[in-house]
Amino acid sequence: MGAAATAEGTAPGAAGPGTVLSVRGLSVRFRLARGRRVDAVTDVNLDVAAGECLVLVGESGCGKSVLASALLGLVPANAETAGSARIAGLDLLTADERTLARRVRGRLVGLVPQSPAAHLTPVRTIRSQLEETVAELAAVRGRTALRAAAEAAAARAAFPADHLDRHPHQLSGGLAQRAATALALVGDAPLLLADEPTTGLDRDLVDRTVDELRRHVAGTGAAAGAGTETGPAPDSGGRDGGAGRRHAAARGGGGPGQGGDGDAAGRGGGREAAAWRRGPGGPSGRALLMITHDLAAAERIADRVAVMYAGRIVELADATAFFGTPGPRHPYSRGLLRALPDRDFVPIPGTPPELGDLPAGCAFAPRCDRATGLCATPPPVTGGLACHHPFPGPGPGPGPGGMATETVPATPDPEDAHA
Ligand SMILES: Nc1ncnc2c1ncn2[C@@H]1O[C@H](COP(=O)(O)OP(=O)(O)OP(=O)(O)O)[C@@H](O)[C@H]1O
Repeated sequence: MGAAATAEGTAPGAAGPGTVLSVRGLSVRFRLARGRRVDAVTDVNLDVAAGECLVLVGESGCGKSVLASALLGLVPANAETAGSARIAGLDLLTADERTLARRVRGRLVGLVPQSPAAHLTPVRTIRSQLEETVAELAAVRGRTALRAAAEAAAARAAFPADHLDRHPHQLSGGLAQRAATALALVGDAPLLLADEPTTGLDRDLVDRTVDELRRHVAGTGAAAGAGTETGPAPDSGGRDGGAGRRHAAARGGGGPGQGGDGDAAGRGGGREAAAWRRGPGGPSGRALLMITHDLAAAERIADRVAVMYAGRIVELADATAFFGTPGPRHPYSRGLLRALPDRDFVPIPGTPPELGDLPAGCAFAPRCDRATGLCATPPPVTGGLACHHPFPGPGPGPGPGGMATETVPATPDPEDAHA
């Protein structure tokens, strides 16, 4: 990773310079009737740096959305949280509702929602929703100024001005997504939190959506010509087999005069992050945490990948190493990639465990062909990897993805974290 990526293991500690979001020991547990509990998120540690896209992947029900809700202070009443999630000196987990409403949502964290059509108010035009948000978050006043600011906000997300007076139901899925992205960008929040932003979109639209998110983090702005829905985004490049498509858009290849170099950077594109982050628009200072179960979308956009299983981050790796060579190191991560249609198309055997009834040791062990008796004990976390029997790494060096190799013991029992 480039310098912007924050090396981190799982131990509590100070976040590095440039860190936008720093999560330490985050756990979320739901209390249910008759003393039952669901450990939805357990001991999550991650940092996201300015200019970085961290993608959180994992099967349905592993805790991804609960993690996102915790970062927005939107966990249900029966949830207990532990740990910290700091942004701009504020702990999102302990902030009161007034602070969350006034300082966090929209201003420090811009949410790109899972279902844009549902997120938008159905009975109001996109223009009126943008004007309201601009008035609220950017303190713009006056009819003419509001109109201009709303149009500028739409343009940032490549939402076409001639569709501003439409209602959400009159928009295609792609334009609804851009409208939602425009709203998320209004407050200039340092963190964009995208929770399954590509659910229900066809492949081409998935590619275009993640490319646009990438541009907003890279500071290269909206794609030129992306306001039309008539064809692929200028540099979406189609399906090129994977090796070069990640970061192609991020390097700013689509914008006028941006000198797009197609796939020249190839699989190593992530390591040239600093270059493409400094697009014509300059570094945005913004970070993206994207949650998805779509590994193809993750490959396209991620600088780093965090893999979640049964509420825990089991692997946190540089995306280039993860999707290329040497590949994922955790057997679960490897299984996720092998299950892709354009890879081996072999599903992981078995099903994930109930989060209300987790085993004492490695939660993946019952599905893992590398498991031994040792796996009945919780794996320690080393260099972002929680496994007793990981696949080999890139060889001598600082560990997977150049991350810190500090070893910390696994949390013995999440109960302790909630004391
Ligand atoms: N209010 C709640 N009470 C009890 N359990 C809950 C509550 N909300 C979520 N859960 C449980 O938390 C776990 C994690 O759910 P979450 O929605 O975060 O998964 P996910 O990884 O986002 O899945 P998906 O990709 O399907 O959205 C699930 O077992 C879910 O049933």
